Amino acid sequence: MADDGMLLNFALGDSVITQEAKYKGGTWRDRLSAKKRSQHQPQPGEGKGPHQPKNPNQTQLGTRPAKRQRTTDSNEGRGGDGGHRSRPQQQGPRRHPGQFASSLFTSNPESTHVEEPKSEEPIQDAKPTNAPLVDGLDTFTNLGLSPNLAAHLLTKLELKAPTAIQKASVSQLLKEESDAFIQAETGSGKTLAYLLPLVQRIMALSKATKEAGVHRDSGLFAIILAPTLCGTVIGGEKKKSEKARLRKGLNILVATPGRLADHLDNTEVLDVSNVRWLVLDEGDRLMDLGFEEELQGIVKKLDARQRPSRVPGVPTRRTTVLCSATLKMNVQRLGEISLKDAVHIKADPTDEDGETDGNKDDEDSFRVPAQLKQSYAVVPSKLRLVSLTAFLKRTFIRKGSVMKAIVFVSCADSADFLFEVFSREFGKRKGRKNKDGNDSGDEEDESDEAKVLSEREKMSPHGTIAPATAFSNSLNSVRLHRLHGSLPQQVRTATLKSFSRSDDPSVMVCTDVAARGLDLPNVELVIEYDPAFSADDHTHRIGRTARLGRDGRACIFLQPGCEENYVEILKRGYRDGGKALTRTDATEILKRGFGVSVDSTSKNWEEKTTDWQMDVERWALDNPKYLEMARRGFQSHIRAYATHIATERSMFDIKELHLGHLAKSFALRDRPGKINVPGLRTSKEETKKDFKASRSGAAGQKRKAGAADDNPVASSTDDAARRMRQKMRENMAGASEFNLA
Ligand SMILES: Nc1ncnc2c1ncn2[C@@H]1O[C@H](COP(=O)(O)OP(=O)(O)OP(=O)(O)O)[C@@H](O)[C@H]1O
Repeated sequence: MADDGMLLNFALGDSVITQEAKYKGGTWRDRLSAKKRSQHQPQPGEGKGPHQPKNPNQTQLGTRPAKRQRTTDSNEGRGGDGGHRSRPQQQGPRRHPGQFASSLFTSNPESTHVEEPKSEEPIQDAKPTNAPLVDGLDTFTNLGLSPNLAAHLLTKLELKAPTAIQKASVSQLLKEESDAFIQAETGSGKTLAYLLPLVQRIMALSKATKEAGVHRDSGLFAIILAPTLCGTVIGGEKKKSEKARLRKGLNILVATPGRLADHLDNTEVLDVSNVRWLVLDEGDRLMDLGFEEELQGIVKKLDARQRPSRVPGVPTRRTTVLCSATLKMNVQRLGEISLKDAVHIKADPTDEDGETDGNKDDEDSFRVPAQLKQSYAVVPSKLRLVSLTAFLKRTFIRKGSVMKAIVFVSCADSADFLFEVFSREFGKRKGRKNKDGNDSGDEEDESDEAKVLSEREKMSPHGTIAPATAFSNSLNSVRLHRLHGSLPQQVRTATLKSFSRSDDPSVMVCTDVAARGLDLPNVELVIEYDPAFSADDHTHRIGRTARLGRDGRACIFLQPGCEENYVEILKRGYRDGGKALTRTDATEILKRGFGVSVDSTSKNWEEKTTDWQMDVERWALDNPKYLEMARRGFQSHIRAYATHIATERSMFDIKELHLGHLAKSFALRDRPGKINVPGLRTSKEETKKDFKASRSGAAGQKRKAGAADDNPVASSTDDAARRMRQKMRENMAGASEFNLA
């Protein structure tokens, strides 16, 4: 899905990677004129108008004072200017000629945003906005559900009272037959909001047909279309077995649009003449995944094939229900395609807190459960990896503090890389001296490694679950999971099941494959290590916590500079403009995570952080497999970064990234220019290509201002985003990947 950056194969502009191209070949005149041309090209950050501050996150090597080169032999881990104590010799690094380790704590950009002064008054905890209504007045039977169904909800699912959206939706859909658009925040029970009235209606048909009742072969009455399937219906199986099940007959069908469209065209036994309810679940997602055409076709076919039913009590017209947590343009478009004279069903705010704030028609607001506590961490790119580690160390410092946390990243390669980093053994290296100063020897190390690997294999035959060594301690051992769309479907299902059912504290590092529609118990913390590709995706990601009235926390990592403007988007989700939104920074996180450790207090937080970073860097250098993973993670991260939606790209501007610093957060010491990932053009080749292009441009080719090819990064980005959606669709559409049953 969104992660699968490996598909997004567009070139990164050279301006992003190299500061000064070295021109080789051609005559000296060619070289000189190319150099002059490049000197006259605007530098990143130029031409933005006088009021726009240059992003400090971007450093121009050309203007930076020359640094003394530090080799790993003598000064590894030492800050360039007044940095840190060098490591004791016995833990010293292996020689890697030409490798330089830069300090973590120098040349980091500062935050550009002045923090608003917080009000003196203590901020009250907000009342949950997606909880079941516990006033005793609102029961399922009071809403008109049959005692039978209400008893079933109570005894089988332990559901005592409806949520606000269920109250609004059940009362509306039971009494009227108009189309409806159900809009409610994440974790508010939207599924039952449409399912309960639908089931009750179909059960009522059973009473109407006294002699025989409704059987599976009485007809198909309802179709629920969802982007992914959480139940066992169609879309995840082989088409042949689906056809066999369709032949046996069914009353409610849950399907992905792609597969239903296919069956409507090719499966004769699929009779849709009795369909009287059509539900479009997760409408925004259906449209994001590009199902518009299929949905349009499905609606037309259902209209054309509808016939009067022989079953008494079946309504004459079809009711269509569209469901979404957000109301963005594409949802409105889906409404135009599928709904006629629809009522807009929203939770009544007075149900939750007895108060309205006079702003309830603002469609863009109130998308985040009010009790969800959000924070943002301003972390420069060099400190990202250590800050995430420190954050998780602190989170799991005590048993019972947090049970489950999800870490979202932008691409599968980053998820794989972090999984390996967090499950590795700290301080263990091939052929290195151990902590007592004795030579551990290669053989011993290898047998240790084999033991660890076999333990991991026992824990997870698929290699997606491992002990989280980086943030476990003697009092609290944490399990680590990884999940992304490049894993086979059965591996995803098994991993998710393990995370969902684990009684141990657990962390899942994943891509947006887990951002929507998943109802995972006890997720108390969501970390957006890489911000989501769109604000809507962000809403869904953080919606994995604070569900059904429960507490939850979410923290997003933002880099100093333009990314800090994202805070405005975070604020927009709240009724009160985000008064409770809190800010933290890398120093605070590192102090808390590395400074106060249950294991040792002998080193200060900067030294401990540096030790940890150096250890990861050496581990990557010592192991070609992990080095390759780090490089791939780095490359895919950059590609993914370029695919933020167009309206938010000014906050996630690839040209503002400092790639050298970013490399550090992937444990890489190489300059990005040296990173060669198979299948990608090297920067040298790119330089040549760009040089040729600029020569031919100089030879008279004129480009129109504003034409798409004037901005190769932008046009390739759109292309990449399109391909990414296509990949997501391939991954999601035909898969019952989250079938936890
Ligand atoms: N009235 C209720 N009382 C208690 N639990 C409920 C109630 N209604 C639904 N649930 C449970 O809440 C969980 C979340 O429901 P659901 O997945 O429908 O939420 P949602 O609004 O669709 O969330 P999202 O938008 O994130 O997909 C489910 O486990 C469901 O069983």
